[in-house]
Amino acid sequence: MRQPTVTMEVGHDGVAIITISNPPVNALALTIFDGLKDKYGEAMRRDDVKAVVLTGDAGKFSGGFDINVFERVHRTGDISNLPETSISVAVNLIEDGKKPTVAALQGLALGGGLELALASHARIAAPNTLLGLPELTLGVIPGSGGTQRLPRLIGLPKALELMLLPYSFSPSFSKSITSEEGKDLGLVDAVVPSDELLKASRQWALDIIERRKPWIRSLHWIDKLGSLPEVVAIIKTARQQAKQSFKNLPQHQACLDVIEEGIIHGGYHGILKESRVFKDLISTDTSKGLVHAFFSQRATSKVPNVTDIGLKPRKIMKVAVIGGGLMGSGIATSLILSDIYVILKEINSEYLLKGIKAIEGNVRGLVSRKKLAKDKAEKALLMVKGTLDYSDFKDVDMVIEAVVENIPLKQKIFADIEKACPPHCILASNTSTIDLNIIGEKTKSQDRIIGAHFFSPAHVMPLLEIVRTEKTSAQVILDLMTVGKIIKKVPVVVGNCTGFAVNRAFFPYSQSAHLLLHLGVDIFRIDQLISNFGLPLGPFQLQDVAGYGVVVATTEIFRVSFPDRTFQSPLVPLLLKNGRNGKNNGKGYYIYEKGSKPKPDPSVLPIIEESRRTINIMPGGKPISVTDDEIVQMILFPVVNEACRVFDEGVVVRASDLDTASILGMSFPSYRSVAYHFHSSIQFSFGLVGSNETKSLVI
Ligand SMILES: C[C@H](O)CC(=O)SCCNC(=O)CCNC(=O)[C@H](O)C(C)(C)COP(=O)(O)OP(=O)(O)OC[C@H]1O[C@@H](n2cnc3c(N)ncnc32)[C@H](O)[C@@H]1OP(=O)(O)O
Repeated sequence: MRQPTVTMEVGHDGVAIITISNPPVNALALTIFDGLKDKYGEAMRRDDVKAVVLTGDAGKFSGGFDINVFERVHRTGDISNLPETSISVAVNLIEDGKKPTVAALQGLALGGGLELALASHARIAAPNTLLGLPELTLGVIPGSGGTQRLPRLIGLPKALELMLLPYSFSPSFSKSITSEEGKDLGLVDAVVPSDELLKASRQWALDIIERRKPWIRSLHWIDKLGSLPEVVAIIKTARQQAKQSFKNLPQHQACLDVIEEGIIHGGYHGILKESRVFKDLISTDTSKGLVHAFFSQRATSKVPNVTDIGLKPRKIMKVAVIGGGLMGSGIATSLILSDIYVILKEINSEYLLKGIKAIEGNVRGLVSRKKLAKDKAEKALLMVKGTLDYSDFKDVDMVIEAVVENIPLKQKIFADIEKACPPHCILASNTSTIDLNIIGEKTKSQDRIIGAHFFSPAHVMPLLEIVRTEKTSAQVILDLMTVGKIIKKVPVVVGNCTGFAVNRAFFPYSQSAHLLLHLGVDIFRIDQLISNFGLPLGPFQLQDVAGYGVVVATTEIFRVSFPDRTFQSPLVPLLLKNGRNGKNNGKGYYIYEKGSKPKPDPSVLPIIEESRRTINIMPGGKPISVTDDEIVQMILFPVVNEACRVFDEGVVVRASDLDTASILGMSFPSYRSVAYHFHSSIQFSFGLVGSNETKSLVI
């Protein structure tokens, strides 16, 4: 592995090109800061150097501060692992340096990388360079002056948007901006073709020396900040919004405090406060959880005996999707949005039309929510073709079956597609519970059979659970992982068992909720507490959304597989008997009205009472008394226990894969992923984070 280096090359024009090199994203490792100090020292001393151009190697400026250092701080608890660089590098070396620096940006300039550029006296960028300050997604705030310089360069409202709004660790979902947008905002001084980047940057640096261009120290700039009353009002509104949107997270309010400090007392004061707050935040459980989530997600792309044996992914150009229902149409939408040609198969023209309309609805919905350009939407819709038979399957590279969870039906489909498709074709099922060996039982193609388990809505949810059997070939797994990445999902490879990883681990989620309910705990209290904890839907609202028919069917599947730990709640069958089917038919635990939050439906309470009477498990016929914390623990610890079993049985390659799958598939709050402790003596993270602990504990 190449060591992080900083090099310097001085041209005849007197411009020193200082280059950061630390593949793959030029992260700012500690030695990079040492290298910068060294090279800047030399550049400032040398008489033949008039100005500096700061850039990154191999087409990237920098992905920011080295997050491995955060991880080290979390592991050791030793905050001295964090160097002070905000004053010593960004202010002293660059901004207050006696020779001007121009940042030459390309590829990406994120976090601490962008902050070095903000401290420079001008920024020249190649087209489509990704710019952003994603530190809050790691539980901290920008720590090298970003909270102070960004508002001064682009104004407070846009700076707040860039710093505070969610950023997912995929460039396609990020709240980052491109260099072109940066130019419009005043963050970037010029966008030039990549092959002219260094030339244009050197010229800009010389122009600063010759006073043809301004020598701007952005920390001292106030033109774009607005008046104090305006600033105070903007920050007040941002505080309220952040309180609602990020209720359990400390870093958003902290970031606003730091920005406010700098605007009221001056940028340098702001920087000093920024440094202190950054160090406080890094020690929080929130930061530990978010950093863990970052590395966990990246680890999923390394699957032993699949990604490390020299295989190359095959090209998947055309995919057949069988079933145009909710899942099938969502899957087809994901594929066509990434330029993969789709054949959608249904059993009659009415269903087919419905499926195609659902795809159109998905795509147009993205346009109206401004997530997709109109021309791209129209282009995508040309990529799907409907069919009622298998004649179009002769040249498909993959089939994804997405029909109802019915074993004989799936077996028949797999026997049919084995005949209709070419021999290289991957045969995938979107089943969420059924054993893939059973699905493929009637074929001779077990090596090509694989689970492609999407989460609903499939064109939105980021997780793709890839289920392999003992017979699935490594090539087929690799191909599906690659397709997953192409369609902007995070593929997590798991083993074959009832419910696979996510549904299996979360099957106790509703079980324990029903148990508590029958012990006399109020259902809306349970949902509210779980929502306060950070999951978007409490166990009962989740059942409303899934529909009670699905709940009954899946509970039965789990009962058969895990009879020793299934609670037979009579409630859902009773609700169905009363003509209720959740959100679907407008008769759930909640009342759903357009434009307002779901409201508890009092008409469900008599049915709950009847269910309680049926099984009569309240001790002494009286509701149990439990605290809020106990309720949260009694819902989630059984999930942790099941996650332990999943890990024990080798369903996941590593414990952290379960964390990623739960965060992306169930929207488990990532900031809790190392903060959820079990019992004072046994420290549990949600999916055994960072430990080899494999005990299963049953409450
Ligand atoms: C003081 C400062 O204010 C504090 C900071 O700067 S905190 C850091 C802020 N920066 C970030 O949050 C950026 C985090 N990185 C990313 O979002 C994405 O990795 C990226 C957009 C840079 C690249 O994405 P992509 O091309 O999909 O590659 P991706 O697989 O994510 O990353 C490639 C490798 O670089 C590593 N990496 C990326 N950014 C890193 C960083 N800042 N530090 C250390 N490693 C990093 C990843 O862990 C991965 O390593 P692996 O190959 O061993 O798994």
